Amino acid sequence: MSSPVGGETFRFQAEAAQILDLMAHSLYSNKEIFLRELISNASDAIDRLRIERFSRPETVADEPEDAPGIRVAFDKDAGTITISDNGIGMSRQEVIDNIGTIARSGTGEFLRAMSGDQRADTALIGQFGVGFYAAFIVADRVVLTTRRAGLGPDAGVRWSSDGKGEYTLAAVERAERGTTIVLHLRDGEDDLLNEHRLRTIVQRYSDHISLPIAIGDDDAPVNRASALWARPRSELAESDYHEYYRHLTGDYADPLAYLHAKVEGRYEYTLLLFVPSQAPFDLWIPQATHGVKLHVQRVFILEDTGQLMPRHLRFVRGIIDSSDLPLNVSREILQGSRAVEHIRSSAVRKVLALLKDMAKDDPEKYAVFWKQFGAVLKEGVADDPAHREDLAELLRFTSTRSATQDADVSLADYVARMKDGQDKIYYLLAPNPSAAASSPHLEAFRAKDIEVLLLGDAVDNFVVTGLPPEYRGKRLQSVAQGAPDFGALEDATEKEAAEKAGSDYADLIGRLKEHLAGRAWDVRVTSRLTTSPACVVANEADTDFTLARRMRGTGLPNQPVLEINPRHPLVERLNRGQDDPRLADWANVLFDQAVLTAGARLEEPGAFVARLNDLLIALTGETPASN
Ligand SMILES: Nc1ncnc2c1ncn2[C@@H]1O[C@H](COP(=O)(O)OP(=O)(O)OP(=O)(O)O)[C@@H](O)[C@H]1O
Repeated sequence: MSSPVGGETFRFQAEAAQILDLMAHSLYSNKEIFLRELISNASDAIDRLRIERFSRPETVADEPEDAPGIRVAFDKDAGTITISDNGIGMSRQEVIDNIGTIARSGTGEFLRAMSGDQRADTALIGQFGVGFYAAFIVADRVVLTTRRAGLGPDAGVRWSSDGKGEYTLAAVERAERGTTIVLHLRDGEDDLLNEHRLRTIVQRYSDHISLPIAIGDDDAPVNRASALWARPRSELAESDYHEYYRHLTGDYADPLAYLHAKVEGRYEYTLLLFVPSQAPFDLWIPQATHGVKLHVQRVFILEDTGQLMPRHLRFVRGIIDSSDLPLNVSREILQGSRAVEHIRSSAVRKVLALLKDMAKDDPEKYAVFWKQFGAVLKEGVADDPAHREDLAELLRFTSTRSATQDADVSLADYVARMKDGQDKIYYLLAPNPSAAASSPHLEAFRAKDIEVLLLGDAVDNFVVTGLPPEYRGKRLQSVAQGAPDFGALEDATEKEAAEKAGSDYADLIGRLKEHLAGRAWDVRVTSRLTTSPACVVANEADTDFTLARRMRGTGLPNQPVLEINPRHPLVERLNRGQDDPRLADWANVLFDQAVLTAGARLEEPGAFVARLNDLLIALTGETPASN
């Protein structure tokens, strides 16, 4: 088949050597997984060839259109097992990059998980996708021969290694494209050289591979070779779905939930969608592909980049298989396709329904989901107005009633425990959860035992602006914007006191306004505060405080209003001594303090500190140092 034409020796990267060492020792008790890994690579290689035939047909035009397949052969006398595929193969450089290097993201995690106590945990080990290196669990020498589709027969490459730190590469002739891997089994592994044994292993680990896998000289596939999602649900157990999910994603944990639906009617398609239990590392990388693979009549076509699942559901993994699209469908065609539009909206509805059921039936599981993916789902409130009502039901917040920082309050929970006479849903946008919890804006709400939702996530601005203005007939109201309005929750005596304070403080307010001209848009007495002397809020017509900061990058809204607490001793004292020559300093210090307690930034922190120190020195009776 091939003949070596010289060779060159390379050293493995350090991490690769570590992995190899692990393969040979720790993974031994689960040795059968070597075949799963190699078959999975073969299947990926065949998929990639198929994609290339559509996407860059000119490069592979000369390749024969033979039926795709994977073969596992064995030779008792030589003590070898051979796995071959007629997939895309590799060029010399690809062999160096893919087989000689382990730079994949999962490697570090793998090594960490495999150290310490877990070293012996074979169940865990079996769940990792350890890839090509699994060959060294059972082999002490591995020879891989490959030729990239589209390159000539003289572009064959032979890689071989005993897994001890070095590998050699040689150029070889290879007429057919694809990859052949020969495993020279270690002593004592003869039990694997047995058709029945290999068949059992393939059926156990690779039944879901949708390509035929033959063993020995027999061409009949030993696996079912049918796509899992094409089988009836009644035939499938939860464990089948879980196993398939792990195969599909490389995740080592089970999914949180899945849905499998065959839809018939105007359009025919199958959905097999999973919600993972952990966020993938690339969840926040904007250009990362989404986790849904489009198939047409069970043939893998392409990875979704947003046509099938909207961005706010980008955590969903799985398969969409359509019977209506052409096999040579491209991304451009997808964009204008009615079938795709239909499938997308049905998939979105079904995923939201799945989440809704999870929230209802298994709140603990939903809490896990929310922790991992809540921030992503929130993006949908602004991005997908058509589903904002459904999304509103799925949102979770922390509130002034939360015992922990876990977001576990739904809008429905909030409304259900609103106080008699309360007609608004109060929320506070804050730069982060702890700034929210200590915000002076909450004082009166706390005193009156009115719950306030605390929105400390960067994406929360869009939630607030994207939600319908009312939820179940209750308006959403920021507690840091406009004059506080407690509606029926303010009793007559409080109202009277507020009016009296307004007139008692009218003069002081006039003076403060003068001193704060250009800084505060207005100054007024408030019933919002119980312990703080002052706070800043946004004027009713302006944008919310935190929202403004996030949008404009400034510390304050355009129309900041200083509210003062008439019951605070400092404010009372200023009211009594309005002729104090230091009133301007007091006014500015009050304002700056209010800015700080809101978690905002002072434009001139130096001026604040100087004023404060002058006031402190005046209190001690000393004279300020001149500068
Ligand atoms: N049979 C094959 N044909 C073509 N390329 C292959 C084949 N086997 C491996 N490769 C290449 O080598 C790379 C590394 O393979 P390896 O199995 O170590 O990791 P992986 O398949 O990327 O990830 P994992 O198996 O952990 O999910 C593959 O991504 C692929 O590019």
